[in-house]
Amino acid sequence: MTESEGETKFSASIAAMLSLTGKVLTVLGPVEPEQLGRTMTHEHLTLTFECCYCPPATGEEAAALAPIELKNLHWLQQNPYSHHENLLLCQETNAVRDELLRYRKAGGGTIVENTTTGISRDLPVLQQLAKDTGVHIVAGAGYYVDVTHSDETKKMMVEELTDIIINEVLHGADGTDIRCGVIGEIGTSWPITESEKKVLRAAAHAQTQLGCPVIIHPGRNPAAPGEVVRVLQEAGGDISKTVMSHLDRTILDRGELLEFAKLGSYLEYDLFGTEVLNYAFNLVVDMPSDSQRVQTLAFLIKEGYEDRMLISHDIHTKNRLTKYGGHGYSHILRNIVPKMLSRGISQNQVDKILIDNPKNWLTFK
Ligand SMILES: CC(=O)NCCS(=O)(=O)O
Repeated sequence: MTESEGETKFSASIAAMLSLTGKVLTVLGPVEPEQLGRTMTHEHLTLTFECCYCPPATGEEAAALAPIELKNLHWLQQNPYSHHENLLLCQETNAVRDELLRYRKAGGGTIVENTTTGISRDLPVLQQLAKDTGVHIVAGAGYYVDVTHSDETKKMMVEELTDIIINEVLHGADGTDIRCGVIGEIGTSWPITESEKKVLRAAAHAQTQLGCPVIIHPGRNPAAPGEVVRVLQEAGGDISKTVMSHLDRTILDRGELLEFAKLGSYLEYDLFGTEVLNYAFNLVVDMPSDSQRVQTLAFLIKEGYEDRMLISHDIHTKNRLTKYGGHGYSHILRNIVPKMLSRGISQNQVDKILIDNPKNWLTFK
């Protein structure tokens, strides 16, 4: 790049940054925060999740190869990561389009699509889905967990990673001009790897410059969310504008949950619809049911955290689509909201969790 090209790009970046203040950045461009409506803050509309394939238990090999059909659905729901085809949500664009139309009908307005580099983000598909359905879609910048980092990514300095993330937000990602409106989900394992720490620091530095929302996938250990916050804080990240995802499978003890909540991030319960006996990625965990998730939401509200809570389904396998007998992207709006109301959570509190908190998080400073 010549000096004058460099100066032009710098001026374009400053202009792009200024134009985002007070706005939410969707795959179709910036929108006013009031336009978002009810928002699922952690979903995937197209991804490949083969990085997390778990071989089936001995004796179950045939089920793992069987086609996805009615008689196999219960096995699939209990073993979603042991079936290669089930991990290819990227093959279901037509079904996802139908789902998004149903989501709108159910009162949904926006979806934050958390697919980052490593699990096959597909921005042109997201943009087309937004055009076809009228649902606002916010795409994610940055990198998923270490096992998906390329050798090139692992060799990068924090500054290079920061530049890439900033570019994905200000100018577009994956060789397109389609821009990402959040950083994340940034993937971390437990313990957090060196490469993941660099990405976390880069996310914090990018957030400092952009004033944008960040969302984290923590490792599967109760200490993981707190450790991520520590790394982000040391790098200057804004924890009040950061979401900690997957708390349903990560911090099950209420005392530990309150300790974590004091650190000030958004608290996300995003596995609504997932009811499994054995959680393949950490067999020590008893995955809560949806009823237990609602109980935890009521507990956090009682403890004063209604301004910090977010909910979603994190759909990332085929079996969770209605096409395959799953709950789909409208489960929270159709089923969980009535349950919340029946358990003493007020309509005003539901609206905070589904409308106000996502809007505040997603608005650029
Ligand atoms: C796509 C993704 O990372 N989903 C999270 C699955 S987990 O079981 O909660 O880790």
